[in-house]
Amino acid sequence: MIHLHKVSVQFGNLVALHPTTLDFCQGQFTVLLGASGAGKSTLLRCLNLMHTPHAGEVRVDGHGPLQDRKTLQMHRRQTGMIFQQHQLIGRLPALQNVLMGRLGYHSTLRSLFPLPRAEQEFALQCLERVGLLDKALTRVDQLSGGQQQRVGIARALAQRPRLILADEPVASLDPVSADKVLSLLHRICKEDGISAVISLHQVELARKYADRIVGLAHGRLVFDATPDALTPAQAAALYEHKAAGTPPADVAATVRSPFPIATAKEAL
Ligand SMILES: Nc1ncnc2c1ncn2[C@@H]1O[C@H](COP(=O)(O)OP(=O)(O)OP(=O)(O)O)[C@@H](O)[C@H]1O
Repeated sequence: MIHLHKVSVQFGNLVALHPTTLDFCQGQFTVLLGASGAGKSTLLRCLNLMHTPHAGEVRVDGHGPLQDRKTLQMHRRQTGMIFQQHQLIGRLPALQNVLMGRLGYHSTLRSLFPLPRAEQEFALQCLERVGLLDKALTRVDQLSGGQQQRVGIARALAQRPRLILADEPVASLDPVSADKVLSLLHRICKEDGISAVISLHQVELARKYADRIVGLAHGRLVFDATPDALTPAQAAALYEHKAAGTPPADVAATVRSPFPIATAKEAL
């Protein structure tokens, strides 16, 4: 459903993402793994052009290349974002935060006024799906971290997304809450056929929930396969080489495009 073709990102002289070609298919739950600075957020943000690639093309089925403003707007409207720090408005109730997910469907002028009852009911349904209907009128700064992230998921769902991008969504949660939040996100994506691309640092959670793991090191794709193909040694190697330079050879050797639902190749 979304295709990166030789996409690269540079910040000044730093190449954060070397030319990368990757296809993400509808309904696939993909986890990005890699050490800090490996390029996970950069890759994630290319998928809705929050980072403008230095070179290459991002193409979305049904929209074509993300070139003009209108195409990008339509793609972003159907792309839910979930962030590590939730990015909610703390003084507003959960319901108001979830309604923010609907703003892309209304003109700026219309969104200055309360949204129609049907929109409010849909936002309540989204809260119900994440188990927080009873917290609809509670300020989000009075909710726990896990509950706040569930509001973040409900807000993403309110967009009726085809794609969810989540940047370390459980990094600030304890292990039990992290598992619960990721399990919820995984279940909803599978029920609704939503594609998800999620950056994580927890290899065990990636193994448990991912259909596909994409490993990055030093801005390069170094692993692309199903979780059962990731050996403990490969997983460890992804996190062993943090200093700038060439990617670790033992990990780089594992680049592959093994399964029909996804293709991946590093563009040389
Ligand atoms: N806006 C920016 N300006 C300059 N350099 C940046 C910017 N964003 C990222 N970088 C650099 O690009 C490289 C990749 O960063 P990125 O955030 O994609 O890594 P990451 O794998 O997501 O790391 P983490 O797990 O710590 O979030 C890093 O060296 C980072 O310092």
